[in-house]
This record gives sequence, C-alpha cells and structure tokens, in this order.
Amino acid sequence: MSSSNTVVEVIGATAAALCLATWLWRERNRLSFPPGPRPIPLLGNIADIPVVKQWEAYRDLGTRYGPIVHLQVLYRHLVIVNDAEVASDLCEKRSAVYSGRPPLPMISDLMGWSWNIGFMDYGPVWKAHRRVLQRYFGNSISSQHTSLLRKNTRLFLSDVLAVPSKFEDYIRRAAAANVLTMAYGIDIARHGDPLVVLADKASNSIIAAGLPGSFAVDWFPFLKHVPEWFPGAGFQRIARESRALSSGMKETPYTVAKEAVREGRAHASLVLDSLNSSDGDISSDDLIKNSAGAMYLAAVDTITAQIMSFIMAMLRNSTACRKVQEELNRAVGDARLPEYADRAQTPFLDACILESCRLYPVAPLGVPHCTSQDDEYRGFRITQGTTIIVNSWAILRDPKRFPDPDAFKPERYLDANGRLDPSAEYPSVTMFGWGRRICPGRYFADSTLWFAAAGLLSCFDLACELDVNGKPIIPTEEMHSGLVAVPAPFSCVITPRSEKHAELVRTAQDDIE
Ligand code: HEM
Repeated sequence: MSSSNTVVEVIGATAAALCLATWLWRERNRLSFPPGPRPIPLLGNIADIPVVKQWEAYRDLGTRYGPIVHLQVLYRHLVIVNDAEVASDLCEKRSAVYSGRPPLPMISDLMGWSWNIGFMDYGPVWKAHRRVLQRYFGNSISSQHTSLLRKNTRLFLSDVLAVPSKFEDYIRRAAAANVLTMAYGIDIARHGDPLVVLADKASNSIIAAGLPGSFAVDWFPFLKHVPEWFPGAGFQRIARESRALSSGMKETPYTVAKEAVREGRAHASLVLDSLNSSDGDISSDDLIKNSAGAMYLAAVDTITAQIMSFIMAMLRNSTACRKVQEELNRAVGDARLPEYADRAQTPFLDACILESCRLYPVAPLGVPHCTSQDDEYRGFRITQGTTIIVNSWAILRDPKRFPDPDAFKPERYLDANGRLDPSAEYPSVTMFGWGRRICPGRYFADSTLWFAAAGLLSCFDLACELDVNGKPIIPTEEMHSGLVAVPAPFSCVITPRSEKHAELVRTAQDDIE
C-alpha cells in the first residue's frame, strides 16, 4: 500500500471521528431538561423555590410535572426527585456521578463548616473522612454502643421522672452524651456541660442559617467578598459568629480527648480508636478531628427531632400507644427496665417507630447531592453541577408504596403473626439518604430510637395536656422547616405508670455500668 493511500485513510478516519463526535455532541445537547415550570428570563425559577414546607411544595411540583422535575435558578440547575425508583437509579446505581454536594458558599466558605464531611464534595478528601467513620460505625450496632445507649437512657428516664415537663431537654442531653462519648470518650456533666453548650451553640448557628439557598450569597457567590459594614451584608456578621463556633466545636473537644489519651485515661471512642490505628490514612490528626466533630452536628438534632416525632405520634394515636405498653408488659414486665435483647419481642413498638419515621422524617429532603459530570436519564439531560434534591417525605407518602399514606398504620410492617415482615417496605430505605453518602450513623440512630421509646413507654404514661374545657390538646402534625425538620412545639403530660415503675427508674442509676 502506498504512503499516499495511508494519508488519505488517516484523514478519512479523522474526519469520520470528528463527524461522529459532532453528531454525538449535537444529540446530547438536543436532549431536553426534565419537565418543570417555565423559567422567567435571567432569574429562572427563583419564584418556584419554596421557603417553607419545601417537601410539600416539591411534591406538588411532582404531581404536575412527574417524578423528576427540573428548575433553574440563575446559572444553577436543580432536579427534584419525588420517586424512590428514580432516586435509586440516580443516587445508587449511578453513584459515581451523583455523590457530590453542591457548593455551599454561606455554610462552607463563610461560616467555616467546610471541614464537615456532610458538606464536602465527593472526592479523595471526602473518601478519607468517610473511611474513618465507616471503620468506626461498621455495618451493625456494636455491644459497646448498646451499653452506652443503655446507660444514657437510664439517666434520661431518671431526669424525666424528676422534671417531666423538660422531656425535650433530656432527650437532647442524652443524644449529646451519646455522641460526645462515642466521638471523644468524654463523659459529660449531667447539666450545663460546657462542651454541650458550645456544640449546641455551634449547631444552632448552622440550623438558624436554614436550608442551603436561604441566603442570597448561595445564589450570588460574588457576595462573599462584600464587607460586613456594607449595607445589607448582615449575613457576614452571622457568618463570622458561626465561624468562631465552628472552629471551637472542632478544636475544643478534640483537645480534651487527646489530653485524656496522653494521660492514659481515655475511654473507647472514635478518637482513641483512630489514633491507635496502624493505618496511617486514618490516624491523621485532621481526619480524626473533623470526623469526630461532624458527628455532633449530624446526630444530636436528628435524633432529638425523631424521638420527639415518635412522642407526637404516640399522643396522636393513643390506641397504638397502649398496645405498645401491653407488648412491653409481656416482654419486659415491671420488675426491670428494657434491655436491648428485648427488642426481638417488641415488633409492634418497632412498627410504631417505623411509622413515625415514615410520616415525620426529620430530613424530609435528605441532604442535596450534586452531579460530577453530564448525564442522560430517561431521555433527559442532567448537566454537571446539577443539585439533586430527593424528596424523602414525598417518597414516604407515595400511595403506591404505602397505601393510605397519611394514616398511622404500624400494621403495614407486620406479618400475619404480628412479627416484623422482612418483605415490607421500610422507611429506612430513604430516610437515611442514598448511595455512597448514606448516613453512616444509621444503625446507631435506629437503636437509639428503640432504647428511648422502649424506656419511656415501659415506665411512663404519655397523655395530651387538657385545655380549659378539659379536652385533650392533640399535637398537630406540623413540622418546622430547616436543615432538620422538627415537630412544632407540643406539650405532653408524662407520669410514671405505677409507683413500682417510678422506683425502678430511681434505682436504675445504681445499675449503670
Ligand atoms: C434519626 C437520625 C438520623 C437521620 C434521619 C439521619 C439522616 C441522614 C441523611 C438523610 C443524611 C444524608 C445522606 C445523603 O446525602 O444521601 C445523613 C448523613 C450523615 N449522617 Fe445521619 N442521620 C441520623 C443520625 C445520625 C447519627 C446518629 C450519626 C452519627 C453519630 C450520623 C452521621 C451522619 C454523617 C457523618 C453524615 C454525612 C455523610 C456524608 O456526607 O458522607 N447521622 N444522615
């Protein structure tokens, strides 16, 4: 073959490849975005972004446009997913592309929370942090964690016995005690521990910032550079205050924990465990500090709100509540407090917990994911950098998955013999998130809910407060929006089920290991 033929062939092949690439590029760009409300010039769908009860507004968009809805705000694309199958297709089956986090100029850059794994984009830094947490939590609940839960539940019950009206504070205190011991091996003071005060202030500052997108700077990142004194730049003051708290929350408990390690008096914890690891990728100071610090923010508000939702559900469904107590009478009796081993005998309690998580998920929109490259799904174009919001709340009320979805029906998780039915659809499928970003603390959270619910209902009666006419004030189902959705404040009258139960709670403290 002559060399001129070869040149022609090379040119021909190159031209064909170029044509093919151009055709593919055109095809890709011919794909349209998923359906959604018509954007207005320049600002796009800014008026369609809800500011309260976002999960309901996004569900309504889904009813109009289908399970996958596209919105565009300025240059940012958002995809709202209201369907479990689509969420799994994208965030699980295509997790290599859908595991990022959108940029969070206010929370990460200005408020200084970029060290927190929950806000990190997908990549090697995130992976390194995730390994630390995954190694510590594993894929089940450890006996070390159940004895921690046992201890703090007993303290919680005795606090409730002393001042029942402050039950929410005590739920929060128990959650904080669990996390600070797990993360740092620190035993906190019964009341007003300075580390808890600091961590609460820090997490409140971030919760007060609301959902990502609540500040203009989230949409116009150049505002990051506006000085604090500039009119309208109040967000810079909020950011400065939160920055100081964020740094305190990361550094202070870690310093205390490391001192205890140095002096040989440290309890088992993520810090101790990771420092002792022979794996150099895990024992780095920054990795451990950041991973331990992230746990408080991720765990305390979520757990507190989910237990509050359970109590709210019990007040709204007193027949189910009584049935749980009858089950606990049979499984535990009145001569001792519940132990984790009793869980196998309390399927109805588990079903009630599941149903309260389904109806009142505390992360109704999960945490947004973000795409790391362009993708095509069901013939639609999803571009790189699109924010993916999975509407867990809508999925958990999808009538195809949960018939009669607005009703409290614990029976939906039980088989004909009253045992938990492994083939039932459980809310854990969506309430802990998706794919590579799924909540690493989910097994611990699940056990925490059981301990709190079993302890409370085994020893106490819950009742609605009465109004001036003697009618019970039944809590509404209202949940307040935010990074974590919390039930609207409600009152609950808590009384010991009998003097024997009260005595059990009083003496339980002596039984703490
Ligand atoms: C009822 C309690 C809880 C709920 C409903 C919950 C829910 C969630 C959800 C929805 C996510 C986002 C997942 C995603 O991006 O798809 C998440 C992430 C996370 N959770 Fe939980 N969580 C709970 C308790 C806990 C606990 C007890 C811990 C640890 C002690 C924890 C640690 C984390 C961490 C570190 C992340 C960030 C993971 C990452 O970005 O890779 N969570 N959780």
